Amino acid sequence: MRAARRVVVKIGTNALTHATGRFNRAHFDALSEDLLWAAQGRELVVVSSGAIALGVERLGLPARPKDIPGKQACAAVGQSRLMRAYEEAFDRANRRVAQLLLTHGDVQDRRRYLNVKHALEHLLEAQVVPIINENDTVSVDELKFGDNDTLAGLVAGGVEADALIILSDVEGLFTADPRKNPDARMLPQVDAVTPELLALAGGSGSQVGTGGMTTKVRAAARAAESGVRCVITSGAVPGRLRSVLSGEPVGTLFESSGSRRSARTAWIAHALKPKGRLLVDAGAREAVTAGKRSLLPSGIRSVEGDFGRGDPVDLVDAQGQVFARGLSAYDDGELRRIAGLKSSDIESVLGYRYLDEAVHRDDLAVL
Ligand SMILES: Nc1ncnc2c1ncn2[C@@H]1O[C@H](COP(=O)(O)OP(=O)(O)O)[C@@H](O)[C@H]1O
Ligand SMILES: N[C@@H](CCC(=O)OP(=O)(O)O)C(=O)O
Repeated sequence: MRAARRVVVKIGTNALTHATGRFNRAHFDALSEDLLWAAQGRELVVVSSGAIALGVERLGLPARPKDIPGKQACAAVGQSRLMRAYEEAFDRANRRVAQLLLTHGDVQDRRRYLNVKHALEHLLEAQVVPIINENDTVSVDELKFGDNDTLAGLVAGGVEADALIILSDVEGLFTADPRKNPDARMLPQVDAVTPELLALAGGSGSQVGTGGMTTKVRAAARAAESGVRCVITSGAVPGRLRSVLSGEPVGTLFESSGSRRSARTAWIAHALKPKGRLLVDAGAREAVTAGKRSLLPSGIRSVEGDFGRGDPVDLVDAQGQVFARGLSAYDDGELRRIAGLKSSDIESVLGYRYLDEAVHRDDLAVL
């Protein structure tokens, strides 16, 4: 961690607010000091939550609204307050910040994804600290990341960061939710994210948080898979960020799992929401995973969903496990007609043939 030069820090609502949801100015000031320290000699990207909570407070509402327009309105009010706080804190140290508000649609489309990535690269080169949040005011269900842990994981993979640090109100990942179980122990390191580990991570125990530990562990796993080391620690305790970046053993560390995925493969694996599922036989699974080959129509048993050419689809094995994601070379109707057939039969069945493969190797990410 001491060697990390490009760092993404995700700040959860809980790290910015009192338990009541009110903005915690003292926490924020301490946290901004840590961020400014981290930004010296490093490229820093901040993914910050807090817009809805700050909007709730500014509008004098008794609680966080449950309905979407209510949340959208709070986010619109709170986001400018949030940015003002960052702007003022960084200004004092003569550092510049920039606001980026993203929706899932911005990363689902490869061209827009690259646009975002290029803008981020440019800002970092100009030594500006990008402060990113989901554009809650215009995001509705299918365009939503849903939580900033997921967004931060995608950003970290996208900018090929060295480290992702997730700051919450707990010291790390515990064996159970420490709010509910006083005997829970913190895990200092996670080498593999197994279903058992995911089962330890519960939802948000607070009134203001969104994803809880589940989304943090998933984001950490994705980041680790993309070659980014990740630490989950507390943003409520001053100095934790400095400790992590000084190489001290605080929080829960998720080791990166070896090689960095290519940027395109990481995008296919993590940035895309699948529009359909291809159920494949054991031979096809073997060819795609161990054989590192394309998926041919002959290995497809059935097709689910409504998707077009080039849309993301999940590859599912006979046990129902999703083991890969890729871009389909055919739409769902075409694939239904050629499923189980040899590639040499595609043309006689469809009357044309784009590719021999249903999902080409270059468009595949094994999960
Ligand atoms: N196994 C666990 N270890 C640690 N925290 C957990 C665990 N399971 C659930 N949690 C809850 O997750 C919360 C942090 O997530 P969340 O409320 O979404 O915060 P943030 O605003 O930082 O994203 C903790 O306050 C805790 O109550
Ligand atoms: N985008 C929302 C926060 C969403 C979110 O993931 O919140 P949190 O779990 O507190 O990180 C906001 O700014 O209020």
